[in-house]
Amino acid sequence: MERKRVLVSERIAEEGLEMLRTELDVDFRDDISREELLSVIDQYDALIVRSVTKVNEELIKRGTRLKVIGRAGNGIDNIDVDVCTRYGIIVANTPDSNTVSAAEQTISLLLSSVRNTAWANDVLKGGIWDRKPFRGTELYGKTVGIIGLGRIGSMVATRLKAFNMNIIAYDPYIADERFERFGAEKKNSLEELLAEADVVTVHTPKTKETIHMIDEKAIALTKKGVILVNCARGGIFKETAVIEGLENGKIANVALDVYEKEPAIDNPIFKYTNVVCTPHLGADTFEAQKRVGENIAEQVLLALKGEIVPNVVNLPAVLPEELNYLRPYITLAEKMGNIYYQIEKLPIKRVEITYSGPITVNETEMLTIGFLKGILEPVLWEKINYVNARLLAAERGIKVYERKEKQSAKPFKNMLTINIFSQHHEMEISGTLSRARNPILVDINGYETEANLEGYVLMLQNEDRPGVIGPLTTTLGEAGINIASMKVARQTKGQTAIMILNVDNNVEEEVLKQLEQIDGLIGTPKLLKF
Ligand SMILES: NC(=O)c1ccc[n+]([C@@H]2O[C@H](COP(=O)([O-])OP(=O)(O)OC[C@H]3O[C@@H](n4cnc5c(N)ncnc54)[C@H](O)[C@@H]3O)[C@@H](O)[C@H]2O)c1
Ligand SMILES: O=C(O)[C@H](O)COP(=O)(O)O
Repeated sequence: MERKRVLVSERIAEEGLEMLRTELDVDFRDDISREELLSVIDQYDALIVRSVTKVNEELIKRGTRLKVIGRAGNGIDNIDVDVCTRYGIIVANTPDSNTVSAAEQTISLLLSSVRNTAWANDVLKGGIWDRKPFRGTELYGKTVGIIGLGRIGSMVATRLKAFNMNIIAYDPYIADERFERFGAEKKNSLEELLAEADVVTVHTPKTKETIHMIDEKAIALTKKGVILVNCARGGIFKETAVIEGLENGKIANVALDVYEKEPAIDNPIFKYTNVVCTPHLGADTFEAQKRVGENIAEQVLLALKGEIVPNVVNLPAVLPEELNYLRPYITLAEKMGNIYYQIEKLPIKRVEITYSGPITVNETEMLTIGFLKGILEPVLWEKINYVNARLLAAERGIKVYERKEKQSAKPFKNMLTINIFSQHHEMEISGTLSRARNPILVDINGYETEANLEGYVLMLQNEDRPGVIGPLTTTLGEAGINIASMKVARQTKGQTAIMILNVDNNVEEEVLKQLEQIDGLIGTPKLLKF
């Protein structure tokens, strides 16, 4: 089979490239121009970027083969995630891989800033021994205002606590418990934080709300001699306002890793000796880049195999431990979805999914998405994935309803019961996990059964009387088909029963026709493949 192709348009660690090369054709092109990128993107199944490559609609439209965009890093403001979702393209990033490095860079910039380290270094190396201009400020006992107490903001908080700083934070989107956990005093407004902080450091994403969050108005509210740090995203600080604050003496020091325009070359802020600057190096440590490279390679490989990818940005957020627990249930939901169009050819109007048992305390949205992916797979094949499953189901007029019941009614701890409605017909299937955590079907249209949802599954209806099963097993045996397991189920003695068999081999059309001829079998046998 032809190997899939990935284009890596920015530098990632060699370890990551090596992992990709084990399964894919890899083009590492960190010198690629925008023009060339646009003209070759249709040859690739995956694209790996960092913060420079703009993944916008123009690029996505041309990337007709693209299945996944891997962001080797954290921030995704260079990627139009909504457009990717519309085109069914997975966007995955590595949010936890470089947070320590970014937090340490924040501390490094802050210390360098309050002690004039970078400026003193330049002067000394320029041949001048002078100590007077560089008298600094201690962090001890000062107040730091952290805006955004997420992954990096909270790491900055715990590290600055060790400097005996008083920590205050503003983040309207997190629970009070998080402020307590990181020893930060909660501020209910940005204004309050700005009025009290000696140091202001931002750790939010770049959003409509945070662009130019630190502007003239915000700076006017700060203490005279405030120190400002931005190791998050360019644009959160309005640079013209910061320059004004430097000029009029309101701001004592500024530390920047990120800029409104990157690469930043002739930025007017560079001329100030009390501004310390690095060229977006927050994530640039050997450790972080190794983690980022390996992590993104792993996710891109999973995405190209149609498997569950841990850090998909355009899917519900699930913690890694929770995802590990849910993964076999997502597979179960997906395989249950696979059943319908292998049996029926009637368009679906509505599905009702009931989750029962302790699983209901979890984020079940991923299971619903898995089910929809499974149901549409026989129809849409490679076009469907976890990202676009809900969208494509909605486009096909399938309405989805979900319900949670804390207690499972059946003798299974956790169970999924799914009712699928077409115009005049309903199918009900229930599934759970076996002791080995493999997906099993336990009920179909009210018949209690037990079938492993893997390999080949043969489904038949029969009259509940002697002399039917024998010819069936003989026919299969004569065709060289081994029966791995078999369950016969009935609702009323002597009426219609069903048989579900796990078989080790494919059952050819010819054999299915022979089975159809057996006296006592009803209708056409169905062979399901998982
Ligand atoms: N300099 C670098 O190289 C580098 C490296 C890694 C990450 N980053 C950037 O650092 C920033 C933080 O990353 P993270 O992993 O901690 O993100 P995160 O999502 O874990 O945390 C962000 C926090 O900001 C809060 N927030 C959002 N909008 C806010 C607002 N208007 N006001 C106050 N708080 C708000 C959120 O509630 C969240 O708690 C991002 O911008 C990321 O891109 C930069
Ligand atoms: O968001 C991030 O991960 C950092 O800003 C690092 O970006 P980079 O991968 O371009 O260094």
